[in-house]
Amino acid sequence: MKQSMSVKTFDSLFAELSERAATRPEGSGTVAALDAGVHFQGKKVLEEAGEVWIAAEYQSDEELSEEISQLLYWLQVLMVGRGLKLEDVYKHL
Ligand SMILES: N=c1c2ncn([C@@H]3O[C@H](COP(=O)(O)OP(=O)(O)OP(=O)(O)O)[C@@H](O)[C@H]3O)c2ncn1[C@@H]1O[C@H](COP(=O)(O)O)[C@@H](O)[C@H]1O
Repeated sequence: MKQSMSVKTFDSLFAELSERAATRPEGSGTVAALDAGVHFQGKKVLEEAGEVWIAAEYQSDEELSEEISQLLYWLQVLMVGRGLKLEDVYKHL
C-alpha cells in the first residue's frame, strides 16, 4: 500500500484522505470506501483488527507492521466518513 515517495504519518495520511473526500478523484479507493458507508467501513476495521491480532501472535514484525498500517487506514476512513477531526480523537488520549 506504500505509494508515496515521502514518509507518511498518521496526521499526513489523515490530511490526504480528507483531501480525497473533498475532491473525489477518479479511481480513489478511499472515495469508494467512503461511498460504501459506515457499515462497510466498520466491517473493514474489524477485519483488519483481527488480522493485526493474528499477525501479532503468529507473523513477522514486517507483516504485523503492514496489518497495523491497514488498521490505521481503515480507522481514518471511518473517521472521515463520520466527519471526525484528529483533534476529536486526540483530546481523549
Ligand atoms: N494506506 C492505504 C491503505 N491501507 C489499506 N488500504 C486498503 O485496505 C484494504 C486492505 O488492503 P489489501 O489489499 O492488502 O488487503 P485485502 O485485499 O483486504 O486482503 P488481505 O491481504 O488483507 O487479506 C484494501 O482495500 C486497500 O486498498 C489502503 N488504501 C489506501 N491507502 C493510502 O490512502 C491514500 C489514498 O488512497 P486512494 O484513495 O486509493 O487514492 C494513498 O496514500 C494510499 O496509499
